[in-house]
Amino acid sequence: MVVLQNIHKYYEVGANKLHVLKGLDMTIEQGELVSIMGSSGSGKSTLLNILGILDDYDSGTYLLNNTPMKQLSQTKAAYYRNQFIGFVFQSFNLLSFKNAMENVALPLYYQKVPRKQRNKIALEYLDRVGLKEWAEHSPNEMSGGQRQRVAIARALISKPKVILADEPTGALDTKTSEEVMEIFKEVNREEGITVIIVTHENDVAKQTQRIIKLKDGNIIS
Ligand SMILES: Nc1ncnc2c1ncn2[C@@H]1O[C@H](COP(=O)(O)OP(=O)(O)OP(=O)(O)O)[C@@H](O)[C@H]1O
Repeated sequence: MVVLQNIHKYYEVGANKLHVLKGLDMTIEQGELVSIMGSSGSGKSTLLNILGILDDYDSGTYLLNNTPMKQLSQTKAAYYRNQFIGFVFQSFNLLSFKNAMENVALPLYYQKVPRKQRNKIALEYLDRVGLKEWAEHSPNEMSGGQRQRVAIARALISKPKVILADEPTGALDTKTSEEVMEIFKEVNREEGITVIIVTHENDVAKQTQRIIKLKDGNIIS
């Protein structure tokens, strides 16, 4: 599903080039639940941005579902993102002026699905994460764990093959983190969605099938 071969990534910093990913190799099969760990600055966000086709890389190969993701036009990149990837962020990234159902329905709004139909589907996904009764509530009225579940429902509504989660439990207490991890495990187990979680929390990583450890732009284990 996700294959990285000899990936190099540099950032231009003034007149200098910062070598951030140094020949990274990684394969993640469809249906895996993995975590990516590493100290601050080891390149986790850089890697996640490449995996999410939000940023390009300088050399190497990234195959997503057997298709190379190098030098795509904006349109093509958006197409592959919508087709394959769901994003979940530490800060939830929900719109406070829209209720939970409308937040979940947002990807379908961009796909021009009519309002009635997209709201009906959004309710099904809210139900999937145990929040059907909260459909009419603003994210402002919800707990951190509930907000993250809304964000997961929003990621699921486009039927992604892969979910990329950047510190999804970073803003949550232990108990709420566990609830959120349960949802990830469930969608992974029941729907075969590949889940890739960047985390610095051992308790979170331990619940995944495989921990990928990054150090100085390379995988060390
Ligand atoms: N847009 C950028 N321009 C220049 N340098 C960058 C840019 N983004 C990241 N870097 C540098 O690249 C290196 C890797 O950063 P990255 O954010 O990928 O690490 P990280 O493992 O996600 O760290 P953290 O856990 O702190 O988020 C760091 O030295 C960082 O300063």
